[in-house]
Amino acid sequence: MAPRALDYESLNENVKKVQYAVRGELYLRASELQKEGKKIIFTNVGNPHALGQKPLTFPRQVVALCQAPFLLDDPNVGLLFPADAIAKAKHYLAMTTGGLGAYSDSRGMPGVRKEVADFIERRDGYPSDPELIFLTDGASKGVMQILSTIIRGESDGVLVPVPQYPLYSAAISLFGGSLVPYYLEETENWGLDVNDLRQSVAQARYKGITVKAMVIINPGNPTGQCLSEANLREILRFCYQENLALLGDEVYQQNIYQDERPFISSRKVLMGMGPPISKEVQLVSFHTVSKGYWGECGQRGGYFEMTNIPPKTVDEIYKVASVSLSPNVPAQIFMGLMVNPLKPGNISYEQFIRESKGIIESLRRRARMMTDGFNSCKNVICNFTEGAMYSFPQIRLPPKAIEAAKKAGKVPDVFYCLKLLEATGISTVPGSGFGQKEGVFHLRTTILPAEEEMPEIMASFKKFNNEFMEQYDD
Ligand SMILES: Cc1ncc(COP(=O)(O)O)c(CN[C@@H]2CONC2=O)c1O
Repeated sequence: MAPRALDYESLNENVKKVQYAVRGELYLRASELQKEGKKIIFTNVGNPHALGQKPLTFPRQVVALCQAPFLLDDPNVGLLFPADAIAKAKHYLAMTTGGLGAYSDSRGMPGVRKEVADFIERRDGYPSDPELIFLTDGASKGVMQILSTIIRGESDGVLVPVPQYPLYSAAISLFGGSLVPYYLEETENWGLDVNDLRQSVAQARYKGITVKAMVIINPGNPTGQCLSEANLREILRFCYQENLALLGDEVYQQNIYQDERPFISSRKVLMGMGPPISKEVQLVSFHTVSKGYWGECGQRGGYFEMTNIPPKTVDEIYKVASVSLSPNVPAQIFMGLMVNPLKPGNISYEQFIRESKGIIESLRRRARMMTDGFNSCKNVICNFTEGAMYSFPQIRLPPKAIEAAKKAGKVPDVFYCLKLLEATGISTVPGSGFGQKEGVFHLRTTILPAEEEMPEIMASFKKFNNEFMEQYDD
């Protein structure tokens, strides 16, 4: 009998090419062990609330009222909800076309898109047009929509950093394009060299690939580096010279753990460069409510902002967005609250600042604890997590360990991470899931485990690693 539509052999080959290690072999094995009763510390995914982080109170109060507007008519509502939450709930309900159960415009509610534009203008000091801002179900959906718009076939290439967050490699595979790698330099604190970029583009073009766009992730995932203004100017000049669109993934812009390199948006740098570059380089910037001190991953709220994109292209993107009818409406309210936060004098302001500062300061301490913990271990070196929410230590595996991995049919860092998981319950993602230089191995963990548990986790890692190195050292 001929294979049926959804039999494996008759599936879209691009679907089969997709790899997404963040929820890959290690995660599946960890889930099995958890079912068998083993205590697992899921540090594989940047999912703060799953690791115990409490949601910010105010946004939840507002969205609760928006989800149950009948509460607003209850005479006792003021006993349970602060006046500014009640006011904000009415503010966002008025933006909807019939409450949270109604579809919104396919680009998102105009009122929230205006709040995003105002946020961008306050942050960067340059005007932003709400018509060029689309709200999406998490930044993931925005990234996929833009990549699917750019990629026509396998001769279209996208420059992606290595190590990279595998949403990019997965999406490029799914849409049948070509990933053109550019390597970040670990010894330069994961810096990038424009000469390497130029070389990568030249090699791709030599193979007949039309390199159309470049992805930057700033702050980096899994690498955690923050790009300086000078880096961004260099990258934008490079995109101008090589006629590349820039996709600026800035979902970790609130997650900054050092003072030397504060976050600066690609758009601010682009606007500051003046014409012709500021008028020519096409930029799409992405943001989300999943990260920062919000960590509202499950709400699925995000946006992308387009700069220097022709109106006809914007119309095409709108047309495709309309196929999915509406972005998640509750998440749009979370996005509005994130970009238009409480102000001094608001009743809930002090609590909001206390909660959000507390989260960021704790993440900063955990970033330092984790980096120092890894660097205290044998054959482990780790750059400091300047931003984002991951630690990406290099594990110098002895030849005998690499030999043992080969015998077990495993990639070396998968072998190491599986041993780590079995011994300690710490669930990580092997560096091979993000891409790395040949013969160099890493693992990625988040800096999200509770601060009070961090010393024990790092001690447990150190004990395992010492025993592992003892076993396999020459
Ligand atoms: C760089 C980057 N861009 C986009 C996203 C997607 O975010 P949304 O939730 O808005 O779709 C993530 C999520 N980070 C994944 C999820 O957790 N761990 C990770 O590496 C990310 O790390």
